Amino acid sequence: MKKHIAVLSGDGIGPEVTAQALKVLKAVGEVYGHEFAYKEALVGACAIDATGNPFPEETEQVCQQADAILFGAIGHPKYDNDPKAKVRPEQGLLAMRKKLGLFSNVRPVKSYKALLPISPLKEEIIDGTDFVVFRELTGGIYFGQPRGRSEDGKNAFDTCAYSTDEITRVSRLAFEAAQNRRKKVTLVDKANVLATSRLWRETVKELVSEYPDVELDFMFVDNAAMKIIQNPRDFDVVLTENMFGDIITDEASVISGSLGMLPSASIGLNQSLYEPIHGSYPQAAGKNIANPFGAILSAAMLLEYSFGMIEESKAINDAVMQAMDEGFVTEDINKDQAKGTEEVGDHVTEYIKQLTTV
Ligand SMILES: NC(=O)C1=CN([C@@H]2O[C@H](COP(=O)(O)OP(=O)(O)OC[C@H]3O[C@@H](n4cnc5c(N)ncnc54)[C@H](O)[C@@H]3O)[C@@H](O)[C@H]2O)C=CC1
Ligand SMILES: CC(C)CC(=O)C(=O)O
Ligand SMILES: [Mg+2]
Repeated sequence: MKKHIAVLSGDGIGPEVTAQALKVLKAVGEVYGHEFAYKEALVGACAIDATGNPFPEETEQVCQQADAILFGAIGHPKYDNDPKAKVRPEQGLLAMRKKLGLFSNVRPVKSYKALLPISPLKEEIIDGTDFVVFRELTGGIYFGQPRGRSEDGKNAFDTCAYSTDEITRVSRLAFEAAQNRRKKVTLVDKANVLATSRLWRETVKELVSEYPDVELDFMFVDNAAMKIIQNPRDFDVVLTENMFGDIITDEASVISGSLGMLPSASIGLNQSLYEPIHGSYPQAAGKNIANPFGAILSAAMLLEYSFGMIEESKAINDAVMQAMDEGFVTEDINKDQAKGTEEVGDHVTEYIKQLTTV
């Protein structure tokens, strides 16, 4: 049966890395005999330029009608450098997550054998790292009200708010994932200071009795930021709120080799979206230097999570590993012998295509 994929490439390097993921998906379709239909739509700065709205209604419809969504990145320096801008690309990203109910962002973090020798981190510390972060995605301080500035402009305020329902639904996904992994969940919070974090602890503690095979521990986020780099193998499933998850996963990406490496799945009530964890990296836009692995591995997650295509997803993961083994990596990974974004994407695509002949 034909599968409909909404493609929201966005801004900056978004279109370049998404193009590589699409090439790979098209090759998977050919090799495994799947019919994938793609529909593009605007989000972010490009959507503001075209319509004035960073998440236009038409884009929302395209997303709602699709079987899965592939997203690149949004953001543009003209907004980053204008604190008074009334409409911002990031509002499109947040509106998209909220309107589509994408409440759980799943971010796997792994070390790769081929990249260990060129890591800025010690090989013996990061080798064997394999954990996954469940980041709550539609609550917390990125969404809380009220927010804004005082009338005299001298005070600003944001609100961090969570309900037990919001905590419970993402926590259940984290516990279920742990049951299929090493059976350990670490709740990362700031319960020594924040009321929301204390609600997280209370709620998650109650829930764990339903998962007797899973061990639950707690860690303050400042400590976790340090331990993730010092002892990454200690982690299995990390469960955390929106902003903490955002920050610690950028940090954790160094273990994999680069921010450009990490894929993610944003799981929703009726819809799921797949996105590399990085932003629009505007300094690299149009230069053919961005790492496309995060986007390509996000396509692999799409096939597995939304379409149940386990073998196809594994083929993409194998292709990425092979590209790394053969040195087909961008300059963020190997400055001296870098390949271009396109070349890396082509290499992964060719690996998939030759699977027909096996
Ligand atoms: N999901 C999204 O669409 C996100 C959007 N943003 C937006 O992106 C824009 C730039 O934000 P930044 O803070 O600079 O974050 P960024 O993630 O775009 O880039 C930060 C740094 O990470 C590295 N990097 C990121 N992606 C890479 C890739 N594919 N290959 C190689 N290196 C890569 C580069 O060293 C870059 O300077 C802003 O407008 C921001 O609001 C930021 C984060 C997430
Ligand atoms: C606009 C930000 C919340 C995007 C971001 O940094 C992310 O989702 O990782
Ligand atoms: Mg982020």
